[in-house]
Amino acid sequence: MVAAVTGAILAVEPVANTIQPYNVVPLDKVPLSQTVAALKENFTEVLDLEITSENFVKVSVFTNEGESQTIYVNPLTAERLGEAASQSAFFSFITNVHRSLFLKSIGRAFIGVASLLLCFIAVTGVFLLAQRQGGFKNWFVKVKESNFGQRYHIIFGRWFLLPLIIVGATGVFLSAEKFSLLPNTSVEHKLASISSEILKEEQNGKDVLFQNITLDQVRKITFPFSEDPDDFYLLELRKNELIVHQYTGKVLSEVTYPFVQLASRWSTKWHTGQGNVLWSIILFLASLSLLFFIISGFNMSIKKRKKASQFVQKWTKDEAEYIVLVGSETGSTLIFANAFAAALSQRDLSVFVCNINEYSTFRKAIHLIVFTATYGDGDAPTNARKFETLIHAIKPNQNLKFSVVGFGSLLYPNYCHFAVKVDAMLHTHECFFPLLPLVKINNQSEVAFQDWVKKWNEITGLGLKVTLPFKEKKHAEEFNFEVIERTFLNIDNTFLLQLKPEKALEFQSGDLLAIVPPNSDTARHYSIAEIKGELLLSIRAHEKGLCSEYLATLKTGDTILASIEKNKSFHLPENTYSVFCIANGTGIAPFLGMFSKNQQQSFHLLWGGRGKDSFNLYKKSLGRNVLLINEMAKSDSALKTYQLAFSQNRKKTYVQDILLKEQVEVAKKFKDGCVFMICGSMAMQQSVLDTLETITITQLQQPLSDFESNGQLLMDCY
Ligand SMILES: Cc1cc2nc3c(=O)[nH]c(=O)nc-3n(C[C@H](O)[C@H](O)[C@H](O)COP(=O)(O)O)c2cc1C
Repeated sequence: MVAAVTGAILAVEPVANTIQPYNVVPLDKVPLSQTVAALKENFTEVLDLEITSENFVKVSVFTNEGESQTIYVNPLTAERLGEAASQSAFFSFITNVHRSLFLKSIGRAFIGVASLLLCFIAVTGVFLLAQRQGGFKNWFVKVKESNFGQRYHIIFGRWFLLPLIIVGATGVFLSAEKFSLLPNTSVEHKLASISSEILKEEQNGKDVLFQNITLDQVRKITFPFSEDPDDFYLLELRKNELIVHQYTGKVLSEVTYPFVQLASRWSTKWHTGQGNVLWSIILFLASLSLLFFIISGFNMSIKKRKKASQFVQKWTKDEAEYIVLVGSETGSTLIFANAFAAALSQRDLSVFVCNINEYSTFRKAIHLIVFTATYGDGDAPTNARKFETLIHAIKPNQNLKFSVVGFGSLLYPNYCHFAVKVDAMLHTHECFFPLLPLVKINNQSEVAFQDWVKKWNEITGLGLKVTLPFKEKKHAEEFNFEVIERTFLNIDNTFLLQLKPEKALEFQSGDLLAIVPPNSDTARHYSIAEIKGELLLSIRAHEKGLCSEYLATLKTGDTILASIEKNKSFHLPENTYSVFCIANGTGIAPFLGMFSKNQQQSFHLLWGGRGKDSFNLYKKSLGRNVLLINEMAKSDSALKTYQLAFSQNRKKTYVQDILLKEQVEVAKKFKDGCVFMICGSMAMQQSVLDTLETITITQLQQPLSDFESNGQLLMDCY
């Protein structure tokens, strides 16, 4: 971190230097002879001339007044441009910290090792990133991760990993050089004997040579110490070094720089950005990104460790009857697996949790439960890659019942693909018998997971209570809400509850109201319709529903205590002109609020319920200028329309049937950028998603995930 911060500061120095006004002529246009002649004319004595990395001409001279000066000059006229100051105290301090942390050799060694590790992490990072993105060809495709740390690890990584590899490698080189770990690179000249006799025709030899060297080839020139022919010019050029007779221009010795010295010069340039503003800016950004990588990487790795360390194994693999196999890359699937195992363990049922790659024989096992995520492009997570080989190689001691739960994300075209593969392999295996069909869980949905637990409980009769640790959210502040109206139960045991907050609160349709009923410590969540600053909830009274029963007894004027939870991912998108709402049952609630707004957006609602009477409850709240329409095509001409699907009519119809029937229109809406919002039961969501996927693939030859990652598919199901 210290090196990253100081590196970012030091990257500013070359920029500050380069913008000084000393670069007055292109150096490749200036012959050395001209500069040397001009210098000799303007100054009593010239000691040396140096071309800085910013292409400034810096000279050490004695002026006619006998004053010693180090200054920048115009190479054509030797006119003084400014004084050459040495590095500022501030940058010199920062450089020191950057190089050695003020710890001299120990610090230097430490920084050298850190550079080596940086190189290693950055190179492996390139491959990991390519793997995550589904190959190098997808290096720049849209990033789907929503977790902040992971998302920006990828976004910054694809821009800055390469510069960081260069920074790391050059840093290692420079450290190795300081510790003399590289071959000796000092240049040794073997001087031919210098004749003090100068022939007439040789008088101007030096000028001829200097005319052929332009300043861009020069790094440094040391002038002869005196007029004695024994003293010579030392020319340090880009690739070689010359010793030149000061009168005849004869090259008395020439040495080509060894590769290591050239490499060292390049390393300094690439590492510091000297003389190159663009590269300095890249180095600056790369240093800042490194800081981000360190902090977010550290944070993620701590989180992963925390996730991993929640379940303490009490039984060995050969003692346990329940085997939980986990395929997880970033650890969230492990949370579900551990919580499930903890619930079994609490009931004193012997359970063993392990990575899928640790699959083996399990002597007493009866149940195999596989929880697995999917990675890359529908591939196995790292700790599950060996499954295919193992399942064929290891024969179980006895028959086992199995259930597979796939964790994935609908943002990816191959949704839960690896879980599907595992499920298929177990199905075809002679020793495994399915207990439950495969269940896919989108975006680590707790609701979908608990739904699976319920099914698992029904079939095993175990009645497990699985508590997920990470869902213990901080309780939001509670406020009083006054009951304005409660409707009677309709034919579906459903009612509307209109509430008014006692003080002005900020919320909108799609947010959730969390209510903790009396005699309970768990909050229930209801989707809110916001209508003129008030809340409208649609509630189904369940027979043993503690909260819904409590709410069903409320009277006008009563107050309840509840808190509002923001649900940003289900807010009405502002930048779209057309919204298609799909709901069943009480899932209509947020849409009632959205329809009541006076926007210029076009709305179409497709609602599924038991029958016409079920819908009457909502009709009034939907608003007056909302038209019932039977074909989606017509919905384009009116701003607010709705369409109904009844499951208890003679001809049973579900929302997905209507979608399929009108698939051409639905596809057109997707293509035109319409946003689809789904609210209601998980079962409805699953069927609707399957149908929409079929439609986008057949009509538009695009997976649904393309539209989800575009923000055209929003869901809030329970
Ligand atoms: C790089 C990457 C690739 C993914 N690829 C897929 C995929 O192809 N299919 C899918 O359903 N989910 C995919 N996912 C989503 C994960 O499977 C999902 O977020 C899962 O809950 C992560 O579980 P874990 O934390 O246990 O690894 C991918 C996630 C990432 C980060």
